[in-house]
Amino acid sequence: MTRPLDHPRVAFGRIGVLLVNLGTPDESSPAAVRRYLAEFLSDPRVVEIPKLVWGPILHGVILRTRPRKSAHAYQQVWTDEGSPLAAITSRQARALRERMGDRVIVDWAMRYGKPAVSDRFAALQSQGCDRILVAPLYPQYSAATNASVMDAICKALGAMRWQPALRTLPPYYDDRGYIDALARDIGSQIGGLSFNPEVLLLSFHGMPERTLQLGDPYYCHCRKTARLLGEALAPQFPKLRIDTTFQSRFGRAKWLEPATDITIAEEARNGTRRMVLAAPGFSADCLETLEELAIRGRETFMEAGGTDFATLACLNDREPGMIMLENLIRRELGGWI
Ligand SMILES: C=CC1=C(C)c2cc3[nH]c(cc4nc(cc5[nH]c(cc1n2)c(C)c5CCC(=O)O)C(CCC(=O)O)=C4C)c(C)c3C=C
Ligand SMILES: [Fe+2]
Ligand SMILES: [Fe+2]
Repeated sequence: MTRPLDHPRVAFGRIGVLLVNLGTPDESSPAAVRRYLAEFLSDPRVVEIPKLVWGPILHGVILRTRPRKSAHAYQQVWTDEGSPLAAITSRQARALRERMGDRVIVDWAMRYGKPAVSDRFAALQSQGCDRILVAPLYPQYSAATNASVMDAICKALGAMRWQPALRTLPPYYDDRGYIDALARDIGSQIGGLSFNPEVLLLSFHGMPERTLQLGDPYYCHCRKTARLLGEALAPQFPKLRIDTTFQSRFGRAKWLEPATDITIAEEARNGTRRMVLAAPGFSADCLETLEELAIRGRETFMEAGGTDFATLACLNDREPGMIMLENLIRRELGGWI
């Protein structure tokens, strides 16, 4: 009788969920910010300029000047747990783990910096996950964010013999659970303010306008989120004016408009005195919400004549956001659990 061949122990039969967000530096020093920016801005999904043209600009200009400026911004929002984006994403993963129980292994990763997508994806596989749901935490799809995450996953798959079955969380910009979570959370935060805002700006991260002509659905996703959210908030705040803007312009190309910073100044100059900002496209507070909106946005508004200003927190790991995330994840795991 021939004995079957043996092989090393291989774990299998588990289900994994990998939450992924953009990425952030390890430290707020100019050197660490430079490492992060070099990785981020070398991604052809993020800067769609031919490498021969972009390479000299990135290394000759951007990486010589921007790290110091950005490090200064990071230093203003840095916490005892490190970068807010990483700390909050880690807490979201922990909260989701508690909600999902033992049937799934929940982990988190950053597309740029650490923990790296390739490392955490491989770690799930080596713990026996032969079915993995990758969940980029971007409600609105863009090639710069969602497609870039999948590029990194595909690269990791390339190094695997026994590849796991793969699912990805679709963009959820118009999902009822997402809109309801935002409406409830924004509504209760506005209710807790010490002033009555005249206008609510919904600020989304910007993108080069050209990406819209190239077929990126990002702009339309943002507009639809804003419309649905406006409709959901209207019964509670019938007099509140709601406007949509795009922030964080980078480089010389034309970006999506209207720009958040310009709109903030114009509103104040045109007589608006009380303004509130929310950033529904960000799953977690980060440099873009805590520094660009909450600090610089306030300065812009006050200098232009405003009197009351607040930037609302993102959904982060609080109850409305976690209920939404658990429901999205459970739905996408249908048939697996
Ligand atoms: C070409 C430049 C950029 C594109 C395109 C872009 C798209 C994009 N970004 C986010 C989300 C985040 N971006 C964040 C920081 C950040 N973004 C850019 C540039 C582009 N983003 C830079 C250079 C930086 C770093 C900071 C700086 O130097 O200004 C962050 C915050 C990261 C953190 O550490 O807190 C997020 C989140 C989305 C959703 C998006 C496209 C839709
Ligand atoms: Fe960005
Ligand atoms: Fe459209």
